[in-house]
Amino acid sequence: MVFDKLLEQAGINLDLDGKDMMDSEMLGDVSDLIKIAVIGVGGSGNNTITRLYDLGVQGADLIAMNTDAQHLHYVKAHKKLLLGRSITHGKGSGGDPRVGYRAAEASASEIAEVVKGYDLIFLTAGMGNGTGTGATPVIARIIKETARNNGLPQEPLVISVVTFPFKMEGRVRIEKAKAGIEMLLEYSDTVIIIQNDKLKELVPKLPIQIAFRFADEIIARMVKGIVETIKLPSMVNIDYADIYSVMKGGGPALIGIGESDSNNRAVDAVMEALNNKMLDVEFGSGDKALVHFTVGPDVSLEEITKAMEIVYERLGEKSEIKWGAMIEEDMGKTVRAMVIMTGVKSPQILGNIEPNALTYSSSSIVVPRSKRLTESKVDEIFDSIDPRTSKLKKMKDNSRVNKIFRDLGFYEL
Ligand SMILES: Nc1nc2c(ncn2[C@@H]2O[C@H](COP(=O)(O)OP(=O)(O)OP(=O)(O)O)[C@@H](O)[C@H]2O)c(=O)[nH]1
Repeated sequence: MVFDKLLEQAGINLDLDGKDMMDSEMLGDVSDLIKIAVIGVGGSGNNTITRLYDLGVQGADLIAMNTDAQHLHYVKAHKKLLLGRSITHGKGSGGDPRVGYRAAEASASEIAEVVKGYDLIFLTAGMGNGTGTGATPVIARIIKETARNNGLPQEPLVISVVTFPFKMEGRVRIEKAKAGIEMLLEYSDTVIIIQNDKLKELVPKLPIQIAFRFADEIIARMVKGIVETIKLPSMVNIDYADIYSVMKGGGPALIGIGESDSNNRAVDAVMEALNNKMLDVEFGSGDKALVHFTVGPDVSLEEITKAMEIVYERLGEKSEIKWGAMIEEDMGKTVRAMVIMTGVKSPQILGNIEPNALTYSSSSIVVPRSKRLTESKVDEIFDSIDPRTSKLKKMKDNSRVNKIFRDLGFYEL
């Protein structure tokens, strides 16, 4: 199946002569109570920010952070922050997550200043290289610490949305990505992982560079959809409390997407999302899900509620499901459904808690460490790779992230 609308909206045409078809929109001035930011970290994260900027997301500040000054210069964002100026001199991390980590640590006070006061922060990055992998977990931790230091009654929700490298990018990148995700799980409430290889299964024949753009589009559309369904009057609103209850302590999460313009389009789109290879996990009684529909103006609420009945049937009565729908003029007759499944089962995450209820998430809530990791700990975590010697030490089989990945059905190398 091909995601015609999503590809079209991304300006991707499989004849590969496509160019961006979306015009920039002026960002609306939304002054609601809930403050939302999207922070893109590293080259890939920055590209997603530019895409969001071009799409125009109403109700969120778009922030780019990078160790690479040149790349940062070209990003379109409301705020930009060069990480670790004194360490990398704006020249990037050289593919070393330890440098990314230290660069973010060196910029901790500037990061704290930028992230202050938000209620919901999306962090987005490509895992597998230096900056996104190393710096994003530090930024997540600083967000939590800043809120705590400022005595906020409720800490901000941190949702990380990251890509996992293509197999063809090689084992070194994959090990780096795993280490980054392991660290991110410590400090984020939910880590939504998009496997690049699954994108290729979704839309075969995508060359790698185009697949990156497709990933950017999926992340940008997902974030835009969620933000605007919270911030703007929508067909069916999702409020912050809904997002909070699904995403707080959600752990590793996966996303499935589906599109349809058939006679039974809403049901078909959601079925496709649920059956999506990107969301290839067993559904059980303890799952939580966020379902988001983007629809054209002629789609009725009845169509969507019928589709939601299917979701409830599939995910079971005990699942906690929140959903929303918003109209986008240029969707035409197409309905797009995105299902984000949090609380994906992992024995390691569950620990000793009964695996039958939503309760486990509260114990897996990431309590940010108040202390920085020691230099040697950072080395230990990211030591699987040393770009200077290209030495690779595979992560231990029983590491938390390896267990999670087995549960999620990620490929083994
Ligand atoms: N979605 C998306 N992913 C990308 C893009 N470019 C690279 N990637 C993926 O993201 C991973 C990290 O790449 P980058 O974001 O370029 O690296 P970085 O975090 O800036 O790190 P350094 O360049 O080493 O400082 C790669 O291994 C790819 O899997 C892109 O434009 N979009």
